[in-house]
Amino acid sequence: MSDSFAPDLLADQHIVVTGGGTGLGRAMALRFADLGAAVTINGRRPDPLAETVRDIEAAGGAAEGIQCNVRDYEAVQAFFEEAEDRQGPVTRLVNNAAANFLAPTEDISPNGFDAIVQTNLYGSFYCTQACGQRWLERDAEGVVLSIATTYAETGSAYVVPSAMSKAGIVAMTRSLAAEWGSEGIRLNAVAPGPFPTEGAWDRLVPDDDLEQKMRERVPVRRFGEPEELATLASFLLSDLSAFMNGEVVTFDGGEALAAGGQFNTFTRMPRRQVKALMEQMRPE
Ligand SMILES: CCCCCCCCCCC/C=C/C(=O)SCCNC(=O)CCNC(=O)[C@H](O)C(C)(C)COP(=O)(O)OP(=O)(O)OC[C@H]1O[C@@H](n2cnc3c(N)ncnc32)[C@H](O)[C@@H]1OP(=O)(O)O
Ligand SMILES: NC(=O)C1=CN([C@@H]2O[C@H](COP(=O)(O)OP(=O)(O)OC[C@H]3O[C@@H](n4cnc5c(N)ncnc54)[C@H](OP(=O)(O)O)[C@@H]3O)[C@@H](O)[C@H]2O)C=CC1
Repeated sequence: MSDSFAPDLLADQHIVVTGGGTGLGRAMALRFADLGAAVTINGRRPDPLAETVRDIEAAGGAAEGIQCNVRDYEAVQAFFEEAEDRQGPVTRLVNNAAANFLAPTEDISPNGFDAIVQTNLYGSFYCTQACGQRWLERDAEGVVLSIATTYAETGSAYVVPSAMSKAGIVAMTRSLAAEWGSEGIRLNAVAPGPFPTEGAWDRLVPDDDLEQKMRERVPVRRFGEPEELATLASFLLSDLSAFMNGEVVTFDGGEALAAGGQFNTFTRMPRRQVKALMEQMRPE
């Protein structure tokens, strides 16, 4: 994708992308490497990591993939040791790894709840703390970007553990923006709307009909493209956004806002029909 960033926008950065082997994490890792960063990605499965590293290297970038389950505190500690041994001090972190499934809340088992909350909330905390400890100790600046979701603000039916944990990530972002800002550490989040990745769609989109209805809910009438998110993330990790701290950037084609306005439903009718309806309501 062409954009107007300087080609060395992220040179001299070592960026960790959790869950960077697939979906949005992969798109971000590819773009960061293209903009000059050394990238380390993690995840539980080796194959997606190897494939993404191979693709980054084939494009001339620098990348390492290290297996890690972010639910496991000790594994996260070992991951950062290994990442820094391989590519030097980590300077940026993207908390992207996540777990989710659709389920009626009354049917979720303790293990199911843990699988989601430990991945999203605990995993993001473990990684953020590991980076913060290093940066504070070294008196180094740093940036954390966390991938939230629009329903972190509103809540959503049938994804309650995900909504709870993403809301916690937003709270962590805002809290640490205040606590660590004076030390040169910035934290922001992105709240994406729907982006058709295999990981999300396999678990969250029951059929084509619901997918089409979901598309119609988005004012711009399309889903996001992973490369668009990667562009925003590149800006947020770079010094171009140096004054931005504690923000949650909604990136959803207007979907969340449109869900809130009572009369937005008219936008799903032909405009001519809407105008006729409104015309007939005008006083004589
Ligand atoms: C209608 C159109 C909608 C359009 C969509 C728009 C998108 C909106 C925005 C969405 C915002 C957020 C999106 C995302 O986060 S997408 C990321 C999705 N990616 C992943 O989830 C990747 C990682 N996921 C996993 O690894 C697995 O899915 C899992 C979370 C299940 C964890 O796997 P693991 O192997 O660690 O664990 P188990 O398989 O052993 O399962 C653990 C317990 O969880 C229970 N479980 C699993 N699946 C379900 C289910 N579908 N319903 C209920 N319970 C489930 C499982 O039974 C285990 O519990 P028990 O041991 O008690 O049986
Ligand atoms: N796609 C969408 O519409 C939206 C996505 N998001 C967010 O975007 C991010 C990326 O999602 P997306 O790319 O769509 O989905 P993916 O399923 O492709 O990405 C999730 C990644 O996280 C990794 N992961 C899961 N559990 C763990 C774990 N315990 N330890 C380490 N890595 C783990 C997975 O790899 P592995 O299984 O190998 O561990 C996978 O690479 C997530 O934070 C998601 O909540 C937010 C809003 C909308």
